[in-house]
Amino acid sequence: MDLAALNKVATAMTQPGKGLLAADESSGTIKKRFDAIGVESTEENRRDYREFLFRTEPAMKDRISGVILFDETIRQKAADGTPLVKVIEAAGSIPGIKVDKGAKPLAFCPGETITEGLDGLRDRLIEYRELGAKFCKWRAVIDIGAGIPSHDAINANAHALARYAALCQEQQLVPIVEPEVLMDGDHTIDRCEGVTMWTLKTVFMELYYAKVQLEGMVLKPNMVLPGKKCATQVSDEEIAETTVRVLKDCVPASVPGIAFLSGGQDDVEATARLDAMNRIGGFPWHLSFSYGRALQHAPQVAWSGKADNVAAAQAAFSHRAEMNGLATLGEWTADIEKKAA
Ligand SMILES: O=P(O)(O)OC[C@H]1O[C@](O)(COP(=O)(O)O)[C@@H](O)[C@@H]1O
Repeated sequence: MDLAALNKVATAMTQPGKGLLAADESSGTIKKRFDAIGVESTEENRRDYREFLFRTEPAMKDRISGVILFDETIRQKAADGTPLVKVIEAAGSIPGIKVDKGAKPLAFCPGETITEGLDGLRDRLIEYRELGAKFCKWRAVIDIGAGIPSHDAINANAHALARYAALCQEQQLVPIVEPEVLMDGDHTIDRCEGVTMWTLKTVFMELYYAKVQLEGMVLKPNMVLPGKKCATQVSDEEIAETTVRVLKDCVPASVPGIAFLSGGQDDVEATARLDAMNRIGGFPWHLSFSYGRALQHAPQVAWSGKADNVAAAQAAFSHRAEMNGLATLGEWTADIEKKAA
């Protein structure tokens, strides 16, 4: 393993001013997104949609450090025959790949899941590296509810994340380690804080046991939020302060960068909260984004499957990428948001 090379990629992925585009929706998830805009989820529609995102200027060049792809997409060619991986590289962005096989029910733990995909992973990583991937992603899902999460769910998922991350580094690929504590439910921000802390502490312990080199990875956590159905919602500043407190307590300084997932937050809220954290500043790691919905919701609605709408959809994507890019610098404001819209 060449740790300096892994560190270079991880640092580039989370460089100030830029962040990751999570375009790795699995077949079921992209169908849900397309259903919402009345578009049939065919291979061609998925290709056309992702191709116009990857060809969006200036967003890709200026604000998107890397793109997480799904297995289908890393093998696809643009309409003119250029591999989509090359389209991403031509924009100066880094291609990566989601390698987990999804969250499946965890035995004897009702309502909880374990992310699968470790069997045969080494061989798949070798193939993805040959297809051009420089980094990988694996998402573990932790739900909060009555009596959950359980010790078993957190431990099993943390262990799987560590085994995945070690295999990635062995194969000279940067692992994005994503333990997502969901924001569904009616729990308070305090409960999310406790569960996120428990999860992150367990994940970093397992990463240590698995000999994962923290300089060569990226963490993709949730922000610490009250559940969507919680009666007590809080300010963006409180979310930022709580999230920063948890990260400082749990994430070693040798991790080069942290790229948040959006998790179902409103687009502008996801930007405002990232900005609020970067305004606090003074961290050992760069705080960036790896958004799926918060970057793609606006372009999906603008596109709605019509070729005539592609320019408007690209403008919507550029806008969100620009706003989130500013948020990584603590330079976003509600005024800029409105003026630039
Ligand atoms: O389709 P899956 O595997 O459930 O993935 C869901 C999505 O969750 C993410 O990890 C985070 O996305 P969001 O920012 O929309 O929460 C994406 O990378 C991924 O596309």
